[in-house]
Amino acid sequence: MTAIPALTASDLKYGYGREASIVNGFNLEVAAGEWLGIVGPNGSGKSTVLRMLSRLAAPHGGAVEMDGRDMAGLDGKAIARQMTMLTQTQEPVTDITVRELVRRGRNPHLKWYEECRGKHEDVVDWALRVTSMDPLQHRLLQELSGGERQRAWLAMCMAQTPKLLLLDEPTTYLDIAHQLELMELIRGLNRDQGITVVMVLHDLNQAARYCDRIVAMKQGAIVREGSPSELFRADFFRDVFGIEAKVYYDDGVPVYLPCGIAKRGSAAESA
Ligand SMILES: Nc1ncnc2c1ncn2[C@@H]1O[C@H](COP(=O)(O)OP(=O)(O)OP(=O)(O)O)[C@@H](O)[C@H]1O
Repeated sequence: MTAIPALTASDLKYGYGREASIVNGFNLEVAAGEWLGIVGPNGSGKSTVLRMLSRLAAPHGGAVEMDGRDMAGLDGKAIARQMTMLTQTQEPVTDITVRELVRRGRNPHLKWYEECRGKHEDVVDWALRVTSMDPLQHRLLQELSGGERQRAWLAMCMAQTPKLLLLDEPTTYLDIAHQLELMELIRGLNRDQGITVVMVLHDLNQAARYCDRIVAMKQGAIVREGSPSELFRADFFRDVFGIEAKVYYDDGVPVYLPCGIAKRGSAAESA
């Protein structure tokens, strides 16, 4: 029997205002336990797709299934018990403490009359600890740096104890040590707890190091797909990103070095 994918997107379509066709015919299957990276140039539709996968945006066409069930028919709390998404920019909540924010992650697991206590507080402690936010837990969000605030939101996502974690460029505001810490944390969750990860990333070397599979988007559709070593070839960088690049291997992991903008008339413009 074939395993049911954790997430399936079938023929997704989306547009904004007069731009009616930002995403047109997007298809994707994410296996349970997989770490999938979505890459692509600015404006290629990565965030729009991620918003549809998490039901933050309703597709204008097509469907998203979670564990084989159409997400359009599921209530928000049921989805939030299974899936969480860390977006690029968060809602402007500032006048609560980090701990209070992280407690919100338990809401999908609480009955309407229940308070966040006992085992739920244990999960809050765990989420603060694994994101290194415990020393800052009593600080107000407005007193944090951009990177610390990002980690506070990640701690809230962790407190949801999701099976599926969607992240939109989660390392953008983080210094390099915290970037690696976050990627290692997610690797631990992915490997030890089998959490499925879908992550939009601009850092292609990080994508190669951590993702099992990468899909590359251009103009609202997937144009390349494969393991990092299958994808990392000169023509991939030329066609998708319009750059010339050299690829090296470090411990079996491909690493690219950008060498310049691809010449006009090269494959970049025909892809
Ligand atoms: N709220 C909006 N209103 C109008 N157009 C939008 C809106 N949000 C995104 N777009 C447009 O939709 C297209 C896809 O945007 P999206 O944010 O999904 O791309 P992206 O691949 O995530 O980009 P980036 O790498 O820059 O974050 C872009 O052309 C963008 O200008």
